[in-house]
Order: sequence, then C-alpha cells, then structure tokens
Amino acid sequence: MAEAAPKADLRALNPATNEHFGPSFPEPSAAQIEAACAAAAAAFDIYRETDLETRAAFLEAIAAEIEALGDELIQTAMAETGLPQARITGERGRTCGQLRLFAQVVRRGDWIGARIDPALPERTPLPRADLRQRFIPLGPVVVFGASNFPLAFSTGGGDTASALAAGCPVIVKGHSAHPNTGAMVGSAIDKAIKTAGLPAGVFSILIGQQRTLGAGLVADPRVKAVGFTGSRAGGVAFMRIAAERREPIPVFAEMSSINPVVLMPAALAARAEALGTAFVGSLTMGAGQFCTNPGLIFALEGPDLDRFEAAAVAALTVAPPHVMLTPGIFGAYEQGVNQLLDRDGVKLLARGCVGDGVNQAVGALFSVDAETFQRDEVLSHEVFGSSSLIVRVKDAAQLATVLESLEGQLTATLQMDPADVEAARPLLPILERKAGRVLANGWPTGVEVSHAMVHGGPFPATSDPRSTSVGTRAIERFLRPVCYQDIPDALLPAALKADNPLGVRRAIDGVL
Ligand SMILES: NC(=O)C1=CN([C@@H]2O[C@H](COP(=O)(O)OP(=O)(O)OC[C@H]3O[C@@H](n4cnc5c(N)ncnc54)[C@H](OP(=O)(O)O)[C@@H]3O)[C@@H](O)[C@H]2O)C=CC1
Ligand SMILES: O=C(O)CCC(=O)C(=O)O
Repeated sequence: MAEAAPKADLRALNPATNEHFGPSFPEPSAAQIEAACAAAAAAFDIYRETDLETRAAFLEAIAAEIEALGDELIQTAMAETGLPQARITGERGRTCGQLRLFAQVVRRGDWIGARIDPALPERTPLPRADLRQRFIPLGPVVVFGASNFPLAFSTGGGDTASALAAGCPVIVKGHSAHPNTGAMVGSAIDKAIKTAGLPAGVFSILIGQQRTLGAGLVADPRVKAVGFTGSRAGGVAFMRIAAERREPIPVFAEMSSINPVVLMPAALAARAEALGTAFVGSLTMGAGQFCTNPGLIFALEGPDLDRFEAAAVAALTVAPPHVMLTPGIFGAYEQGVNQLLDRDGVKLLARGCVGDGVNQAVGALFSVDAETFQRDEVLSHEVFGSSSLIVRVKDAAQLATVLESLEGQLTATLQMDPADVEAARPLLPILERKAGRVLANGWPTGVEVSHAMVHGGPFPATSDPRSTSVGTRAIERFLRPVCYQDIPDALLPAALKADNPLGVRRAIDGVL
C-alpha cells in the first residue's frame, strides 16, 4: 500500500472563517516522543514522593499561571474553537477550580488509603505478619484532550489534574484543533514546574496531527496509563494498542453517549410545554457539542407528548445556528443528521435556523416509534451536535424494554413529578446499570466538578465503568495499592510509619 502523503505542518484554523492563523507546529519527531517519555520516566520517582504540600502548591500554581495568561488565552481559545467568550471564560474558571480542588484532596491525604494490620505474633495456629498498604501512582500518563473543552478537558484539564494529583508525570498529546491554546496552557504548567522546583519531565506537551504521535505515545513501555476524551473510534483504537502491548496498560477513555431522558407521565401532563422549551435549550447549547447532550427522549405517546413536541419544535425552529469546533466535526454532524433523514420510520420534526457562515450546525429534531427504534441500531448512534430523537413508546412495559436495550451512557435523566415516583421505581435499576449519573428534573449538560460527581459509565460511554473523569474520585484511576509486609519502620513510606508523620487518616485493623 502506498504511504499517505505527509501532511503540512499544523496551524490553527478558525472554524468561523476556515482561515488558518498563528505559527506552524512542526510534527514532533520520533526523537521528541522518545525524549518526552524518557523525561517522564526519569521524573516519576522524584515526583511521586513529593510531600503533600509541595504537590498541592504545584497544582495551585498551575491554576494561577493559567489565570495569568489573561485575556490572550480566552481570545486564542475562542478563535480556535468558535466557542463564545462567556463559555471559554467559564471553562477557565472550571479548569482552575478543578486544579485547586485536587490540591485540597492532595493535602488531605485520604487518597493514600493507608491501612495497617499490625503483626499478631502470638496468633495461633499461625502468627500474622505486619501488613501495611498504601496507594502509589501508576507512572507516566498520556492525556488526549478533547476538542470541545479546550481548557477543562484538555492540556491542563481534568485528566491532567487528576494524574498530577496522584503523582503521575503527564505527557499531553495536544489536540490539533486548538494548538495555540494547548501551547499556552503547556507553558503555564512549565512555569509552575519551575516555581515548584520539580523535574521538567513532570509535564510535557507534544502538539501534532499524525496518528503515529498518539499511537507511539500509548505504545511506549514507559507510559503506564492513558486518559482520553474524544470519539469512540479514537478511544477504541487506543484501547486496542494498550491491550496489545507487551505490558498492557489501562485506558480511561470517555467516548460516546446519547444521554436518554425519560419524560414520566405526570411530569409530562403537568409541564409539557416548559419541558419542551428547556429540552431545546439543553440540546442547542454550545451547538450541542457535549458528550452529555440529550440525544434521546422517551415518552408515552399521546396528547401530552404532542404538546411537548410542539413546544420543542417552536423553540428549535428559532434556535440560531452555531459554528462547530472543526470542519471535520461539522461534516460528521451533517452526515449523522443526513443519515437520520434517510432512515425508514424516522420523521423530521424541526430544523433550527440556517445561517450564512461556514461550519454552522443547524439543530435537528426527529421522532420515531419504539419498535422502529429497537429494530434499527443506527438510531442509537451518537450524532455529536444539536440533533435529538424522540422515541414514542406505547406503555410502561415497552419503556422498560427499550431502556434495557440501550448501550452504556454517561447520564440518564428522569423528568418526573411526585406522582411519578412509583412508575419510576422499576426504571431506576435499569438506569443505574446503563449510566454513570442518574438525574431527576435537570438536563444532563453541565457537569459539576465535585466529590460526588461521576462522569463515566459502561462502554461505549467509557472504556472502564469503574471510575470517573470528573470530580475528585478521578484520582483513583491513576493509583494502585502496594502492601508492605514486615518492612522495617526506617524503610516504610511516611504515610505508613509508626508515628504517622503526615498525620493522614489510617485504617488500623479495618477501623479508621
Ligand atoms: N465523548 C466526548 O466527550 C467527545 C466526543 N467527540 C466525538 O469525536 C468526534 C471527533 O472529535 P475529536 O475531538 O477530534 O475526537 P477524536 O477522537 O478524533 O480525537 C481526540 C484526540 O485523539 C487523537 N486521535 C484520535 N484517533 C486517533 C488515532 N486513531 N490514532 C492517533 N490519534 C488519534 C486526535 O488526534 P488529532 O488531534 O490529530 O485529531 C486527538 O488528539 C466528534 O465528532 C464526536 O463524535 C468529540 C469531543 C468530545
Ligand atoms: O457537560 C459537561 O459539562 C461536560 C461534557 C463533557 O464531558 C464532554 O462533552 O466531553
């Protein structure tokens, strides 16, 4: 097979104008990939044993350095993504808040998970050894940021924050859709590294667009885990590379979700119009470029659903178009919508306003009956953007069956009134099995960064349903337990020494 022609050096593209701007980013060479992996490996043993205060202050310094980039960062991210100022400014706040939250987690030290089962030399018939456990970080982590969150899910975003909090050096594969934003945030992290006096290999960013870059990083034997947010195809490609390595490694990929919303009968009867309008608000926000976008609505057919549809149609018809992140993402959206337009049994209810700019998504709302939905697998594929499908069900039994047929999701939502509680009860176990977050009376877009948040779920929402990519539990993905048996106190890590110099919480014989 002929080799693909080499691509021109990467330059930023403004999706609102299709014009390139800013400097060229030459593709990182094999030697640069090698150097980043070697530096991360060399930094690991030093960084993972930094004291809690140093590591926490480092995360806070990253937040401060990102803020110090000021308006130039906001303007650059806007030009590279087409996202509006308020959104990028809010995202910067979320990014820095996330780093500061992880700093608190690091200081508290609970993540170390210290456990001590003291020796029982007199126990019969066999004595017990002294057993002490703590979590240690996995090693260098490769992070693939998302195109749709150039700050909060990218270079200095959640995966980077949680991996650094755990004590893992990070190598970011900079997203080709926002190279300048990535480079600016990378330079902020470099400054924080210098301030903290840490080895340079604690963080690096390689900005490029060749498949060999990401693939080479995931295959490198010094890399011990991967964080990814993006397409199902990309996530699955990295799962495969990671599994085929001589030493397979975990991949925490957040990929594809269509986020079912169930309109329960009493709620629908009481507030069909308000629900229809609010639904379109969530669907069209940010051109629907959220993996939490409400892509599927389920409700019993009848006049209340007709009212909901009428309100949604009225709201969508006047919804303005919005430029999408990249021409590629716009093309994929158009293809997804056109595919739905061609499907047997699928009815187009409404389109949004058409604009005169390039790469502008026009919202799309469809409806289908539950039998057709269940027969046609294509109807439950994610269309990334402001497209959604209303599935009309006949009765409660069919609703349960159709929910049971769904793939794994990041979220599942119930719009419900108090009178719906008993009808919702049997649905909850199904939704728990399908999704990482179950909501009542909200819309799934907008993920809170907190301790109890789960932004995860069964495949294909993620590659590993046991964790979350948002919230403080994300640190657990990058840790593994080690048990120290009869190790002398002088050699034990500080968290496990007899006099507990770190003052961390420890479980002694299982009791905290
Ligand atoms: N689940 C979610 O949260 C999101 C899902 N998406 C989905 O992804 C689609 C494309 O968006 P995008 O953000 O570009 O996601 P991609 O999955 O295409 O890209 C994400 C990152 O992974 C890299 N990458 C992807 N596939 C490979 C591969 N096979 N080998 C090496 N590197 C790879 C990309 O490199 P490069 O920069 O060179 O392209 C990029 O850095 C959207 O249309 C949407 O369907 C998008 C954003 C968020
Ligand atoms: O809705 C959000 O705030 C986060 C969504 C998300 O994780 C994504 O779109 O990648």
